[in-house]
Amino acid sequence: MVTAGDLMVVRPKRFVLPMWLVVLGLVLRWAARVCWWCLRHPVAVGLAVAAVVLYTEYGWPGLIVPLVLASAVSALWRWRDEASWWRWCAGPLLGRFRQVVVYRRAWQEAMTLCGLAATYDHLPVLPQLLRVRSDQALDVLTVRMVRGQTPADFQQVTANLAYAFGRRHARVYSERPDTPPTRTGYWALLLGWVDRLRFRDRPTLVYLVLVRTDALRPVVPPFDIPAVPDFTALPLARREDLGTWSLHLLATHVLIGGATRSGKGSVLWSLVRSLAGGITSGLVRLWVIDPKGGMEFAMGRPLFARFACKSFEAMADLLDEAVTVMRERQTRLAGIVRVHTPTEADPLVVVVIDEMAALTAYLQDVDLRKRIAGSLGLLLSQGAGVGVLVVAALQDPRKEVLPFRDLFPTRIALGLTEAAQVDLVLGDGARNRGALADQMPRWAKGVGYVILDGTPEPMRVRFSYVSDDDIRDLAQRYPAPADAADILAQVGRESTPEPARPSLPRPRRGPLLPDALRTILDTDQGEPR
Ligand SMILES: Nc1ncnc2c1ncn2[C@@H]1O[C@H](COP(=O)(O)OP(=O)(O)OP(=O)(O)O)[C@@H](O)[C@H]1O
Repeated sequence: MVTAGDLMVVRPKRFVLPMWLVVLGLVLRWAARVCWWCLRHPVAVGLAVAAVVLYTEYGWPGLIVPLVLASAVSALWRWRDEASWWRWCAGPLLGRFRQVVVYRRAWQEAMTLCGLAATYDHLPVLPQLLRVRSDQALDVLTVRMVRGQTPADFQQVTANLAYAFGRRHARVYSERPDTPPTRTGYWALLLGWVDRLRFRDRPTLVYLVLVRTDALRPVVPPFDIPAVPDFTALPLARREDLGTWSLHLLATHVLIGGATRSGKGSVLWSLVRSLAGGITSGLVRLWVIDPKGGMEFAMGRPLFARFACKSFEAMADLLDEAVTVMRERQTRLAGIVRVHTPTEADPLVVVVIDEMAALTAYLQDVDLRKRIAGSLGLLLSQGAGVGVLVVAALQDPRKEVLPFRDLFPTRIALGLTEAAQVDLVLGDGARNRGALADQMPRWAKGVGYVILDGTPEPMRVRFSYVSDDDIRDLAQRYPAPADAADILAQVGRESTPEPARPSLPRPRRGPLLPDALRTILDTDQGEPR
């Protein structure tokens, strides 16, 4: 039995610090923190020191005069060159201000409630907000992820993050959302090295873009018509950062998915408008199929080299002829170039189809439907390289409606009716990465998501609105040449003959024969063969 005398209480010896040492330690700790903060914020410290010096030397005028001067210079700068003012002055200042006042204050709560905080060794670990950069419309937050997180973790809660910071739209990028500038001139080499450092791959970071002011709310007026269209950059839409989104049309097919009345017409007409200069010069020919009886395109008839809107037979013929042009070019260009370059003699042929499902799914004549499907399949799989392109609009992107959806390399999603349709148009995972095309508000006609080359994250844009008057004006100023429809006359032109190939020496096969025996065999009764 254990008695009270058997128990022994062992207490560790307590080490009591003198009070002056505790106070000294705290003071030193705070002093170190202040010094560290000053080192990290040299601009703020410099300004504060300058303000104190000016105030002690000159009193209030010493503060007010520099402030007024700085404001005047800033206003002048903004008036002369607003872009550079935002880039070098207002953007960094506003970003810094919003970092401290908006994002840092809500950071811990937002990260925890959006499920991005982790626990390690019984301690909470949060993603780290490194920097905020603002421009007229966006805040770009550079965030260091917690070890073990990936950008996909942020992309899954994109909408939650937007609303956590009181915004409607956000986008998460795994790489810097801006592209490195093109440097020219004396300092180009040096600046190129700096850019390389700035834009180096940093897998520990993720970029959260929050839309502060929705630049896509106002209707976008039509863009200027380039005299010679640049097929690699046709200006069609406004981006969230107020930049212009341009379509790379060369060697690609474009699919536009959007519910009824979502603004597919504005995408197609913005494209036609950007090509108008080339239509008149003969650099590009538009072959248009409008199965809605011409409701969308009949107004622009003079712009089109070929137009079919009433008979499905005529639409099938048009597609067959496009295949014939493609075949002729393949024969002519094989072995010479890999990608066709449009010229006036050999123009780019763009087959524009409004409501493609009318040809592939809803057409009741089975034979005609099969014929159309065959031609479309050929054009989509082989036409891009030889400059016979398809641009098609569609309301319902399901596989049953459009079997060759995957043959369109470039896709645009306008407002859609179901969440699943977003991935059908833009590709798997696009909705998770922020393409909320099924949640378009009613005002967002012509607003859509596009996927840029080389980046998996979708971008939100608004296409320019081309009114009926603009279309009439376009048709009057940029009609297709009179002989535009006769491109098939070229088909008869002689194709390049097969290049002569020198015959290669045949390798010896079979058992090796002695030279003397081979000479006998190679001669016929003593005469060489
Ligand atoms: N970019 C735009 N900006 C502002 N309004 C637009 C834009 N595009 C279209 N709209 C408006 O939205 C409405 C529907 O446009 P549109 O007819 O182009 O849609 P749609 O998707 O082609 O429709 P449908 O499927 O019936 O052909 C029109 O009233 C038009 O004025």
